[in-house]
Amino acid sequence: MKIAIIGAGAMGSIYGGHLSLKNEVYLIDTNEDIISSINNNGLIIEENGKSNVYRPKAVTNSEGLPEMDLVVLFVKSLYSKVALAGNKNLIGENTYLMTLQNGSGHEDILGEFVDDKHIIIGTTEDNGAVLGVGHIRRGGIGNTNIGMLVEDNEGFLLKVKDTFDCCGFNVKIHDNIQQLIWNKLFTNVSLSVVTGILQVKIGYIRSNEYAWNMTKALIHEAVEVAHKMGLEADEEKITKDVENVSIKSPEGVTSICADLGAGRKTEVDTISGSVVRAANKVGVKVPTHEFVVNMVHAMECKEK
Ligand SMILES: NC(=O)C1=CN([C@@H]2O[C@H](COP(=O)(O)OP(=O)(O)OC[C@H]3O[C@@H](n4cnc5c(N)ncnc54)[C@H](OP(=O)(O)O)[C@@H]3O)[C@@H](O)[C@H]2O)C=CC1
Ligand SMILES: CC(C)(CO)C(=O)C(=O)O
Repeated sequence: MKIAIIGAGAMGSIYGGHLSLKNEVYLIDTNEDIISSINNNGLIIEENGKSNVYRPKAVTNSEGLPEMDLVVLFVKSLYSKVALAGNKNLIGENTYLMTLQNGSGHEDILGEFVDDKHIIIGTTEDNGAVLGVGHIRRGGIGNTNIGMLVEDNEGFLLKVKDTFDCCGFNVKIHDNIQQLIWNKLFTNVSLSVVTGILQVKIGYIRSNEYAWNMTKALIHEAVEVAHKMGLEADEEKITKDVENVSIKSPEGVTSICADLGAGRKTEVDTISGSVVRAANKVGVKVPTHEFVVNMVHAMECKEK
């Protein structure tokens, strides 16, 4: 398959590196240092206690590249639109666009570039981190959950599954992919965003009664929205799951916490902001989520 991955950070490199074993893969990133390092030294991924080197083609822009079968978006979501607009020439009539970015509602931006029949949305349970330029750690490995907004008449999801599974992924195809997306969203819109605002590690959430109260209030509002959207959401179970994340990974740092700590912009608009937009559509009040969106943006703008 001819695949372009936009964003050669932690996740783009993990998917791009592995997929390059059996596919024609182009890794696209605006960071010239990353691209020249991958082209000169290969893409180095620490995984399973080993250091493996992959050799995808790496470019700073898509000029001169052919139309792709699949374009996977792995930039932080605040750059999605600009990244797709800058690489429009990769997208032809038959090109599918896929996002596994955290948060929800990404289909709105993908829909500006292809029709609903060519949009694949989902989540990944894999995770990773950038260790250096062109040097990535593949952390936990889990399922890659994918689905479409409409019937998959062309059977493309099965092709994606075959292509990805033989390169070291574990793809699951879902009829109700929004359910999977919201299952993951509950943690990010509660625990993750509170760790960001407080600038604390994941363990603090359960060990501090006030942080835990805020987290539960955010879960409660998000569950009300999910119910109105017709999704399943068992508040007690979700609260227990989030509690377990805090207890089992006390030293973990969420990406929203890391972004704010490093003075970077965050993905809050497609995380908490997506709950606010969904709430407005279904007529539920979510004042706590509105508050945290403003709080995170206010923190992004603080002078360093
Ligand atoms: N990391 C993880 O464990 C997980 C992340 N995700 C999701 O995956 C997505 C990517 O995350 P992650 O890999 O951590 O992010 P990274 O910041 O590591 O990687 C993103 C890369 O995209 C580059 N980039 C920014 N703008 C453009 C552009 N216009 N064109 C091309 N490249 C661009 C960035 O360059 P620069 O740094 O110079 O801006 C960076 O190299 C996010 O939506 C995240 O929520 C999902 C599950 C787990
Ligand atoms: C909660 C966590 C750490 C789970 O991987 C996450 O997705 C994040 O906020 O970065």
